[in-house]
Amino acid sequence: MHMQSPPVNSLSLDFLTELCISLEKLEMDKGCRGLIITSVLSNQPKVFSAGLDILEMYGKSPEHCGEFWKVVQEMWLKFYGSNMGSSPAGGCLLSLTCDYRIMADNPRYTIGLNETQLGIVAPFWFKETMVNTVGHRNTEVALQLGLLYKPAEALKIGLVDQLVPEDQVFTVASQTMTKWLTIPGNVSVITTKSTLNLLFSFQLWCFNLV
Ligand SMILES: CCC/C=C/C(=O)SCCNC(=O)CCNC(=O)[C@H](O)C(C)(C)COP(=O)([O-])OP(=O)([O-])OC[C@H]1O[C@@H](n2cnc3c(N)ncnc32)[C@H](O)[C@@H]1OP(=O)([O-])[O-]
Repeated sequence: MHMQSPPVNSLSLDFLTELCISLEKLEMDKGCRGLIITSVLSNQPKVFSAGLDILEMYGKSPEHCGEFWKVVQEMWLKFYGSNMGSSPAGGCLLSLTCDYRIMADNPRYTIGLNETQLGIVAPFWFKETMVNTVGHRNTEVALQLGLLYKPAEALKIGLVDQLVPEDQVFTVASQTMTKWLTIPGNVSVITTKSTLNLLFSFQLWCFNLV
């Protein structure tokens, strides 16, 4: 899936809605067993996603905000695989929801949950997804300081799984996907993935009841 929402693939309500509809269609497609998500911005190929569209969080009606947050949670529930350049905040969440993260090895790119740097709080499901990926202590430091990690640092704490030269990101992502798809039986993989996310999905469901 190619993301192309200039200038920086910020995650607006419209963009996220389209993303979730596309994912639902793929889920229903029995021929689809995996997804590589990447950015193909013509003017900005180096940005994976700038995160949530800040303009969606300011001066909007409560109804609009409700719709926006619902679709942000939908996005968390659905993802599978990724490759990327810069991924701050919601862009980092988008990649954290994937099973495997391949990042272009260029020190100009960064990834992380930098919400505190913006004076906002990363919602609990952002935080939990980070804890599940890099552990509690790394998350504690990263979220309080709103750290954005360069590729080598991100690899060191396990925020990304692999660094590759910029021009090889998609090739390596395709090779990795091919390897993952050699695991026999969709059902065992899907059930394992659901089990890993079970507690967290339940927490999110309870959160929405409150
Ligand atoms: C509370 C819940 C948790 C919150 C989660 C979040 O995700 S919060 C989000 C946290 N996200 C961040 O903190 C990301 C902040 N952004 C960045 O770090 C950088 O923009 C970059 C690294 C993504 C690209 O760097 P670069 O030098 O290649 O590009 P550039 O910097 O020149 O930007 C180009 C244009 O895009 C615009 N725009 C950018 N981001 C957003 C956005 N999120 N939204 C809307 N617009 C955005 C920017 O204003 C500019 O518009 P202009 O002036 O042309 O009309």
